[in-house]
Amino acid sequence: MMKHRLILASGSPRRRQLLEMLGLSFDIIVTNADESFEPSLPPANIVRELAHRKASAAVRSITGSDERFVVVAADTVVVVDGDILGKPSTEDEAIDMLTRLQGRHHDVYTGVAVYDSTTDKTIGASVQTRVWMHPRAKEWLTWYVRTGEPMDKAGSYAIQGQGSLLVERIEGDFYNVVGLPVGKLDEIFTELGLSIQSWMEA
Ligand SMILES: Cc1cn([C@H]2C[C@H](O)[C@@H](COP(=O)(O)OP(=O)(O)OP(=O)(O)O)O2)c(=O)[nH]c1=O
Repeated sequence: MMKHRLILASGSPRRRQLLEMLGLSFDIIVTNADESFEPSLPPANIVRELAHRKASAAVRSITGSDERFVVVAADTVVVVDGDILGKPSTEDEAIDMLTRLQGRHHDVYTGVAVYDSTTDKTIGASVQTRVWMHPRAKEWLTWYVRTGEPMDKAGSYAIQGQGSLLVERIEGDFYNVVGLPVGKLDEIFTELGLSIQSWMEA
């Protein structure tokens, strides 16, 4: 199977770390895709569309080179009572989000898009994981927000960090909550006729 360049279209250190965890060799392109969306659409469609936009923006920035490449992009949101929570803009907003999320369950949706320049084809998917959180007092949430960890995370927590202290249980893919459902990614590669193993370092 022909090996081409693998590109992660993401500025998220978590997504980079997940591809590193798999032992893949890849490059990073950080794009400036429009991340606005129509909040009345189903969240699964929103994250798929945003992942698609990030992948397309990366593809546009590479086009012109005659080298073959594959682009991976993703987008993560938290959904509670039908409201979509992205990354908080301020510490107060982070505290408000966590106040809503504590003591109950919510859903995390990650959309992923994979583009292959050989076929000029993109396949997208979205994955949902349900997360149940312990109840926590305002003081605890304020402490957590002050750690700084929530500020660049959808829903204002990191399941893979000190935010793990909030988590009672999950149903679904843990890696989807961190920002990239790697099992689904492997399936998409297969659907595109690609083998993810071909990017694994020997
Ligand atoms: C819920 C949750 C989200 N997150 C992160 C994953 C994503 O990086 C971020 C959601 O923001 P995104 O807009 O999906 O991604 P990003 O802006 O960080 O990076 P890029 O668009 O360049 O790919 O929240 C965690 O790290 N842990 C968690 O538990």
